[in-house]
Amino acid sequence: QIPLKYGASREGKRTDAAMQRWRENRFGQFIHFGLYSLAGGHWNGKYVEGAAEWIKGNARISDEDYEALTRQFVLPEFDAREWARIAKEMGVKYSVITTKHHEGFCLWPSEYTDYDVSRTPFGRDLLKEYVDAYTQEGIDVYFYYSIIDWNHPDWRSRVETVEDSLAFFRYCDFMNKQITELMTRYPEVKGFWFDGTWDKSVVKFGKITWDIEQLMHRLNPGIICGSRLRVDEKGARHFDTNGKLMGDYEQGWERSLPEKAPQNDWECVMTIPENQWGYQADWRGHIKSATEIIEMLAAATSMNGNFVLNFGPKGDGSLREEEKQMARKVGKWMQLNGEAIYGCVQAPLKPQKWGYYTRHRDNGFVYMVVCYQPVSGMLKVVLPTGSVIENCVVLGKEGMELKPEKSTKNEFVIPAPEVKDGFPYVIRLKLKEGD
Ligand SMILES: C[C@@H]1N[C@@H](C#Cc2ccccc2)[C@H](O)[C@@H]1O
Repeated sequence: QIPLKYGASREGKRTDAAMQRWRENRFGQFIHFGLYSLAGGHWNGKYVEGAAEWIKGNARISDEDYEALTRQFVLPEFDAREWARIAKEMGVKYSVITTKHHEGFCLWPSEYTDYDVSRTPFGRDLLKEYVDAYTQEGIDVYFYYSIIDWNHPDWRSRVETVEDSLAFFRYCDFMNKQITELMTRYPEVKGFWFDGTWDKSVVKFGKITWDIEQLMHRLNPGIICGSRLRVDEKGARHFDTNGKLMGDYEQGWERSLPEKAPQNDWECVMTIPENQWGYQADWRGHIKSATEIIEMLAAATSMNGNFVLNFGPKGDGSLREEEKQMARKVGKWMQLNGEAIYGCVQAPLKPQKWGYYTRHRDNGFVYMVVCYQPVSGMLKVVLPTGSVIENCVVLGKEGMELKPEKSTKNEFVIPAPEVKDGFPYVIRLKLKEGD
């Protein structure tokens, strides 16, 4: 262990109610919305390769031409209540919105910059409408905030000269003011999702991330913040130089899931196409189905993790059809099977090939989320010695008990129900522990 001043500010999982609520939520929504949404991944009528929210660099757009997008920020179809209704329909319990992405444009009227909604034809406090609408639907709100700010004159991706460091520390002051502004104007915010901490300037001056963490805790001790914000004084990110997680949960699982359950709380954020967060009018490549998303959500829950699905609303403020379809299909599944996700954790059973076990924290049930129908027609379950299956039903068909058969030592097989709709199904087990 080497002495660190700006490493992990605490150790082990948080045990307070706010963090417990984050865990029980399990399923969240990401919203990527900004000036890039107007471009929709196209510039001068041409498709632009790369992530749509990075179009400024990908299409080599000048500051002046990009800033002109503010004049097109009209949002005739924007209705935060419709976004919130669809999020509710999908069954998410929390939502993370890009208050400011790398482009630097702010979705709220900030006192510290003109590069925000108040200087657009839309003119309204979009963030307030989002916070109110989602809170109204009972969905917790979280703020994404990019440390990188391509618009701000004092942002520096690297600090090499005295002038750089003076500018960079002016920028840090601006950032601290904006974070304070976000926490005081919108006290409903449950946590921050920081991004853009990979540039050399932040890695060189990790203390600025310690300062942000301290600032947030002063303003709201229960605030939740992942590991991506943090860099220690040696330049270590997410985990400090002594290997200790910085922040409240592992926030590195971007478009990926762990192979096995991490020791810490963790969250995966996922796109529907391969790598588009902001609105891309022309989705290309593999577009994940609702079935694939449900499997990822079950996999995350089975490993004590949260799963956040990204939506990139269109430049007119409406949601795209594919995402509304996704919300409907996933929401229908969650209506029937949500008890296998919300408030669930890893089950103490040997993983099997047919899918994922989860265990509900309170009701004692174990759930089998079946994603791979066995050719044998039999679902294998290995129980701790002496345990038996007291009750076994398919969610939605609780009246028709399934009859597990003991097949060998500690091993039972359950006749697999027929798959009708192309979605995973969930079997609920009541286990009776061995004496
Ligand atoms: C949550 C996701 N993180 C952002 C990124 C990135 C990125 C892209 C390439 C190299 C390093 C980092 C994406 O734009 C999106 O906001």
